[in-house]
Amino acid sequence: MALQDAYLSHREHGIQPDADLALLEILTGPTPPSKTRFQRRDAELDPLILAAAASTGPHATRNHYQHDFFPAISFPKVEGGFDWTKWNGDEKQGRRLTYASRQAPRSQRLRKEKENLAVGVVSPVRIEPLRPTENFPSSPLRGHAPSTSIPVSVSASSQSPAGVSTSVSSADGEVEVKCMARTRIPTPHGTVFLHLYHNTRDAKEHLAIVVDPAQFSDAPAAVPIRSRTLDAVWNEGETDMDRIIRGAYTGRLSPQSRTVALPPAPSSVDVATAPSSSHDARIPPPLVRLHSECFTGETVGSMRCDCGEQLDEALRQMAQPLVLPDGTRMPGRGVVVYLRQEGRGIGLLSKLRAYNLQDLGHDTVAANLLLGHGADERRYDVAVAILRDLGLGEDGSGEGVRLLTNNPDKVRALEAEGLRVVERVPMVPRSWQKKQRAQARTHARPEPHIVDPEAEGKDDGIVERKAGATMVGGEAVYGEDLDKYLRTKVLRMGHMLSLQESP
Ligand SMILES: Nc1nc2c(ncn2[C@@H]2O[C@H](COP(=O)(O)OP(=O)(O)OP(=O)(O)O)[C@@H](O)[C@H]2O)c(=O)[nH]1
Repeated sequence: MALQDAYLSHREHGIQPDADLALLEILTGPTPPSKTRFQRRDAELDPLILAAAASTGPHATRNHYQHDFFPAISFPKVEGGFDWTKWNGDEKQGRRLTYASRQAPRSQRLRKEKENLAVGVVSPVRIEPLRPTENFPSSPLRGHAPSTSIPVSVSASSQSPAGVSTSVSSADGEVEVKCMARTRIPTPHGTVFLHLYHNTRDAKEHLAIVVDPAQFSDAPAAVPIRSRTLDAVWNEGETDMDRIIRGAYTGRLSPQSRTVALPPAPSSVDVATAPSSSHDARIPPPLVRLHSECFTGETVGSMRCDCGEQLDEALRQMAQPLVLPDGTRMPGRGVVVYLRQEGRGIGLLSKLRAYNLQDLGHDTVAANLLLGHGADERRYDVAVAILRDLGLGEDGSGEGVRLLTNNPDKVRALEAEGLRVVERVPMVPRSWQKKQRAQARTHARPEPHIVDPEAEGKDDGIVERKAGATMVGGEAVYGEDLDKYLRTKVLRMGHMLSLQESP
């Protein structure tokens, strides 16, 4: 609506926003139209900036936030801008106006800033989005303390400057990961093992949440999902307590634990290429989710997105017991790789600004573009290295993964890195699942994509779950903002999900 109002108001002043907005749509739409026709436009303008300015006024874009591109009637004479006093009111003349910035030339502004500084006046701070490399110039593995850096028990091909690591090569070079700690976390979905990783790509602490409760029991089990870099011997003098503290033990710790049961050490072999134990073909490959950090959705409980719900739903699905063809039940298993790429990689600061643009009527894709970012700036090479480290690459047990996602980029990214995706499991929003269940009950049709044998026969498999104290363990999320966000993912980002009517 805001955009339409802007159209009308600018058309009144002889400006042609339609052409620019049509171009914006073409530039940001999912697929370019086969026949592109642009309306004639007189002014030389960046359409993204024009669209941003048309709907938001000044301060809309990263690089132009101090400009005002619309000559305002209420300011008849403006320094550096169009001289309205010379306009004779002729519409035609008005139509040919260029969009002048009211910002003074840079040389003048710098001079002014110097003068201000000299008299102690502080200039407004210019805020640029931070890039990870600028934030943390040195990588944690490269500059790591030598206590864990003596390479023992691994071959040269898998050595990193910090000692043991698992590596993945990509277009931007090799990325190496090393699991620094693993610990047991009881959750509303049962016990998980949280793994913290360092890597050579960035200074973020990416995580793996491993669901594999069979590691605690004598139940029939698949190959345990364990980190090779964590389990490797890090240095000759390392003690049992060193291993206990970082989590390189098997079984469960107790106040009496002073020695550890060691995992079968990947000693004297290359940790990056050693096959794990052989895999039982009856057991389905683990469910894997590549989850990107979302402070607003996971911590604040934002209902603009379904990220918190997705994290919870992923853990819930992974924790569901597996039923083998012969009827044997075994504990569920899976891995959530929790990547610290907030806001689809643009960072929290830009995401918060993007939300303001979204409140002005832009969708999640356009808002990113208007801020000078890509629609999605994430990458998954660290995730692949982590999955390999957990033995889920083709060099591990060879079972591959079942990937829980609707995002085709994630499937492509894993496959491009050589990780076998044997199945894509859709991540259906809970409110949509509920609706599908209700429809299925009405039409008595099976729902093949719902991976929840426990829920069968129950009135509703979602709301009956026990609630947790945190966002994990919460119930289905639904709201107007979320509905718009989900639709944009399907319509603009190619997500593989059938659109639903609002519940
Ligand atoms: N820039 C931006 N990022 C958002 C917005 N809403 C959520 N996010 C981020 O999107 C990411 C969540 O996406 P994911 O759940 O990993 O995955 P996806 O690409 O949506 O695909 P699925 O695997 O199908 O869920 C997190 O980093 C969120 O912070 C938004 O409106 N703008």
